Amino acid sequence: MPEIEAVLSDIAAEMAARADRGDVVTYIPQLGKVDPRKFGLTIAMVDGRVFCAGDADEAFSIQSISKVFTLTLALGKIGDSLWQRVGREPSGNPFNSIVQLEQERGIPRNPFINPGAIVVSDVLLAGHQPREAIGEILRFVQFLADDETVFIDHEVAASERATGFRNFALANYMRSFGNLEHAAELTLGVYFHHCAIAMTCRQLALAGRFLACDGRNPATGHSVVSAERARRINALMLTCGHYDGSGDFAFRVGISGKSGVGGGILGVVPGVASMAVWSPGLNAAGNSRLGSIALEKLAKAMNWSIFSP
Ligand SMILES: NC(=O)CC[C@H](N)C(=O)O
Repeated sequence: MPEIEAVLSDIAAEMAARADRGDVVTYIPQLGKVDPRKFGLTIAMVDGRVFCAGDADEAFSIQSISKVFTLTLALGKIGDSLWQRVGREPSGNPFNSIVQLEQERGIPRNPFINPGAIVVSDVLLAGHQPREAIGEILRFVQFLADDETVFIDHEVAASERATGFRNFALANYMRSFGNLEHAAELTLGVYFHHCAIAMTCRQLALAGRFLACDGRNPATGHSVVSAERARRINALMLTCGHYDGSGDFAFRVGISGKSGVGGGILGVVPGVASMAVWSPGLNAAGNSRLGSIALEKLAKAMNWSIFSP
């Protein structure tokens, strides 16, 4: 097995030198201001060792990666009844697509595309004011990362609300099928704010540890979710975590992963490590271009694909 430090620094040096960095997202105007030259990578091994490279301690907008954490909370709140309102199949469509919602009667394909995550936000809102639900999500992520400096970037949330016409359309459309309990404005208030959580690669990799450790936080030994639930969340990340790029990510990288349009990816290799990578430029499917390439190189060098013995 090669030395992980050497692999990490080789990858970071190669990524820093690359010109083909993809395009930073502009439909959320605040995210369009991020410097595309940024690159960070953190690996949190299940034995407690943590390795970082590049801009691993700079906070970025985790966007859809937050959907892993809200799904975890919603399953804790209502258990498997969640699956009556959200499916578990890859969509084969972009994250903000509306076409399947008409054919499938307002039930989104999975909890990681926008409509699925909006339903999850609606579940977390039940019995709360939006502010309370947002606070609960933030505290959960801080708890997982064991770091109270994780914060919500309110400028990003406001920027997304101001231009979130598609998400309003998705929410209202699902409400017409009876699959949204609250007004779109309220549910999306929760959704926009959890997407606007800002974290560093280090914090994100640490927050994902429970998924690599049968649902336990290896630092404290405390159980976050059952081993079965951790396995299932990993399965959904593998099959749906990169939208219509999920098949290609599984093919090339071979680990569970969840991406966000801020350019981050959370990766999980059960029993081995959780990891976070950040490079703001995206590929055509809306996933970090260099982030995917970096994880492909890392998984190959370390023989971490979950499909090899
Ligand atoms: N893929 C993403 O990260 C999308 C999340 C973003 N907040 C949106 O709703 O469009």
